[in-house]
Amino acid sequence: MKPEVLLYKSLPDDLRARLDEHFTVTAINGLSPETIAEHAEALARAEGMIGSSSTVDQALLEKMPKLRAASTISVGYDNFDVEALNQRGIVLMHTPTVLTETVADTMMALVLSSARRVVEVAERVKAGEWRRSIGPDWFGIDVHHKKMGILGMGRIGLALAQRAHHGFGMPILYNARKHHEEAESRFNAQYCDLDTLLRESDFLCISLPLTEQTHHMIGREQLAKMKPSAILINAGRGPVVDEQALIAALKDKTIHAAGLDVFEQEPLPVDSELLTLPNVVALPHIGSATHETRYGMARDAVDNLIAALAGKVEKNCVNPQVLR
Ligand SMILES: NC(=O)C1=CN([C@@H]2O[C@H](COP(=O)(O)OP(=O)(O)OC[C@H]3O[C@@H](n4cnc5c(N)ncnc54)[C@H](OP(=O)(O)O)[C@@H]3O)[C@@H](O)[C@H]2O)C=CC1
Ligand SMILES: O=CC(=O)O
Repeated sequence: MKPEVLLYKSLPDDLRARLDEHFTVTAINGLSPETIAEHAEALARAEGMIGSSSTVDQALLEKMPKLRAASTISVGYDNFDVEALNQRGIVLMHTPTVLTETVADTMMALVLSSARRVVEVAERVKAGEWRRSIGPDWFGIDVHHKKMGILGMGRIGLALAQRAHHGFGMPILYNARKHHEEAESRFNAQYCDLDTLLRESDFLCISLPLTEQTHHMIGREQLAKMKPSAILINAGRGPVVDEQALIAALKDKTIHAAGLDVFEQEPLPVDSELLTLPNVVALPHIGSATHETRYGMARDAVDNLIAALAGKVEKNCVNPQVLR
C-alpha cells in the first residue's frame, strides 16, 4: 500500500502525477482552520505533507499522529515548529539552492529600483507627468561602486555579493555568525560587526532567516546608526526588521529609502503606511517567483518527500539529527 500524504498547495500536472505514483494523495486548498477540520481524517492518516507558507505547529501535529515527513516548497522554514518535529522524529525537508540565484536577482532589482526610483518615475510617466526634459526632482542615486552591506552571507548573500562585486564594482561588507571564506576570496568581502555594517553601508541588504535571534534585529536603534543616504533592502523575512521603526525612519529621513520583498504581515495590509511613502519599493514576496524557479522548487520538494518517506535522505534536510 502506498503511504498517504497531504498536499496543501497546487502542483504542476507532471509533478502531481509523480506524487500520485508514489503516494495516495489528499489535496486540500491550503491549511486553514476550515480545511483542517474538513479533512481531519486525511490528516490523521497522513504520513507525509507537502506545501508552503502555512503554519505547522504543535496543535496541527497533534492532529497528524502518523506524520513522518514534511516537505516545504521553500528554503525558509520559520513557519514550522522544528522543536516539535524533532521531538516526534519527523523529518523536515526544504528547497535551498534551486532558488538562490533568482532571489539574488530580486534583491538586485530592489537595489536598482529603490536607488533609481524606477517604480516611482515609471508611474509618473504613465500619469502623463513627463512633459519636458526631466530635472533633479526625478533623479536617483548611483548604485555602482557604492558600498554594499550584506546581513546574512549564506547562499543568497553570496549570490548577491557576486552580482554587486563583479557586475557593479561594489565593495562588499558583511555580517553573519561566522566568517565566509568563499565570500572573502571571491569577492574580497570584508567581515564586520553589525554596528560597522550599519554605519558604513550605502545599501544594507538583508538575507537572513527569521529566528528568535534575528527577530527585530533591525529596529530604531540600528536604523539610527545608518547613513541618511542609505537604502535598506529586505528579502529575508519581514519580522527581521521592526516595521514601525522602519516607517518612522523613512518618514523622518533617518534613512533614504527601502526596497522590501517581505513584511511583518503578508499580504501587506492595503492600509499599511509603507504604501504611502514614495521612498519605498514594496514587492509581494516575489523573491523566487519566476516560472522556472517555482517549478524547480516544487520538483525538489516532491523529490524530497519521496526520499524522506523512503528513508533515503541525502540532501535538503533541515533536521538530519532525527534520521540517526
Ligand atoms: N523573499 C523571498 O522570496 C525569499 C526569502 N528567503 C529568505 O532568505 C533566507 C536566507 O536564505 P539562504 O541564503 O538560502 O539561507 P542560508 O542559511 O544559506 O543563509 C542564512 C545566513 O544568515 C545568517 N544568520 C543566521 N542567523 C544569524 C544571526 N543571528 N546573526 C547573523 N547572521 C545570521 C547565517 O549565518 P552563518 O553563515 O554564520 O551561519 C547565514 O549566513 C531564508 O531563510 C528565507 O527566510 C529565501 C528565499 C526566497
Ligand atoms: O520565501 C521564500 C522561501 O523560499 O523561503
